[in-house]
Formats: sequence, structure tokens, C-alpha cells
Amino acid sequence: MTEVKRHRSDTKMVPVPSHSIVPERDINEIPVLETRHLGIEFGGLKAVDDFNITIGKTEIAGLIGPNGAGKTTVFNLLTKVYEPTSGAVLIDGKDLHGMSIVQASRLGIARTFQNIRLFDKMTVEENVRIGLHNQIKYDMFSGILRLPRYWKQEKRQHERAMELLDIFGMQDLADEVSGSLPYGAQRRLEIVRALATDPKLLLLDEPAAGMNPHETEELMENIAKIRDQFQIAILLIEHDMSLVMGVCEGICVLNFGKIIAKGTADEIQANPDVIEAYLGKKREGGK
Ligand SMILES: Nc1ncnc2c1ncn2[C@@H]1O[C@H](COP(=O)(O)OP(=O)(O)OP(=O)(O)O)[C@@H](O)[C@H]1O
Repeated sequence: MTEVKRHRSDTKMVPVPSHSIVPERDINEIPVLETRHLGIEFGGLKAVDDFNITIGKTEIAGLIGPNGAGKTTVFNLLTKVYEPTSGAVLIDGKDLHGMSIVQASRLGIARTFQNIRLFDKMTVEENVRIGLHNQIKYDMFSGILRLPRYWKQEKRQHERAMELLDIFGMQDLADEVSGSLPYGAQRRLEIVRALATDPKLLLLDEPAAGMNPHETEELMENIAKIRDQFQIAILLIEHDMSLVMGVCEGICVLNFGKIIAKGTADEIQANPDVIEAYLGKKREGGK
């Protein structure tokens, strides 16, 4: 087996009362995410059932599972795209019950999508500035009349967009039309746009999809860098196990909508239920 290059520190993970684990450094902080018995049904199918996780304030966590396990549905529940049929989601200790997608986003949750969703006719910088727009501080009149306050804010927004693009070394691409970028660069831009909303929790849905091994390796470094620089939590869905095992501190495994394992990368890789879910190993006495 090829050795997985690690970008996670050897974090000590400690148990919390909700039967999850969080990094020891986050133990005295309010968890950025806590779900309690979260579930949703679609016409009788329990796509997600009794889903309980806790994610520490600066944790890099992974959500994995075979195709159709319910991973993207979890993201849709966390971001209020779907209303749960049971249970609760708490972001930074606040219950999302009754909130809209926009209100949830204001609490500090941002995401990228499995299928890239950029404004592909707009430039790279414009896409990032859409993420920044909540932070615009001038009033309508300053904007219409182009008062000094407007130009000051414009300059700040440009500088911030450039700083964010610099994370992935994308400053030179600021004026390119985003739809013309190679696939890997579009994925990186989506992450930058999500970061522009100043999240506490960044959800990445298959960030390495379509990337070559070199790009995936770089992405792994950048995920660790983003967490260190912004001191935020990151929860990622990914099928690329080298990425998951290389960067995630805590991992949660879903199968048929239910959590079958939670633990560190080493624990998950050695867990017989996980191996069975992935490899379809028959139980003893089974056919
Ligand atoms: N809006 C919906 N209406 C009906 N069924 C849905 C809906 N959204 C998801 N599902 C079902 O929920 C289950 C979980 O789907 P989901 O997309 O969350 O899986 P996934 O783990 O993200 O899969 P993949 O790894 O292939 O992306 C599937 O059976 C899917 O068909």
C-alpha cells in the first residue's frame, strides 16, 4: 500500500458527552457544530437517520461513506436547504430551527458544492466579491452618488478579494472569466468564495473531485493552511481516501443514512464495519 502523506498534526482527540470526539485544543470551546438525532425522510426513505456529531471549533473533520449513503443530504440539512423531519442542528451553540438558508449562512456556515456552482460569466474577483457582499458597509446613497465612503469600501473589498485569492496563488487570475478556468482552479475558486463569507464552519463537498494527484496533494496542504490561518472548522465529504486520511482529525462514516463509525483516521481504517461497508465483505455464514 502506498504511504499516505499526512497534513494533520497528530492531534489528540478526546471524547465529549455527545459520544463524539473533538481535538483536545477545542475541548473548552463551544463546538462549532452539534447535531442531535438529526434525520430526514423522503417518501418513507430515511435518507439520514439519528445523525449525531460534534465538531470542535478548529477541527478538520471528514464525512465519508459509499455512494448514496446520505452525505450530501447531511450538508443540505446543515445549511437549511432541507428542513429536518427530526432532530436539531446547532451552529456555535445556536439552534437553526426556523432559520432560512441566509440566516444560517449569517451564523457562519458556508459550503461548496459537488457540482461546481460559480457565476461562470463573471470574473474570478467578482465571484469572490459576491461572497464578501455581506460585509459591505456603505449605504445606498453613498453607492448611488459614488461618495468617498463608497470608494473606500470598494478599495477594501478589492484588497480583501486579492488576499483571499492569494491563499491558492490565484491573484493573477482575478480578471479571468471564471467559466474559462481549468476545473481544478474552479474548485479552488469556489472554496475562496465560501471563505469570503467569513465562516466559522466551512463545508466542502468532494473538493478533490476531478483533480489530479498533484492538485489533490496541494489541496490537502491548503485545507490545513486555511484552518491554521482562519482558525475555523472544516467538514469535508470526500471519496479520495488519501485526502481524508491525510488531513482529517475526526472522521464520521455514514452508510444507508446511519452513522456506522466515528473516530480518528487510524481507528476508521481498522474498523470492520467500515471495511464491510466499502468492500461489501460478506458476514460470516453469509452467502
Ligand atoms: N430531494 C430528495 N428527494 C428524494 N430522495 C432524495 C433527495 N435527496 C437525496 N435523496 C436520497 O437520499 C439518499 C442519499 O443521497 P445523498 O445524495 O445524500 O448521498 P451521498 O452519500 O451524498 O451520495 P454520493 O456519494 O453518491 O454523492 C439517496 O437515496 C438519494 O436518492
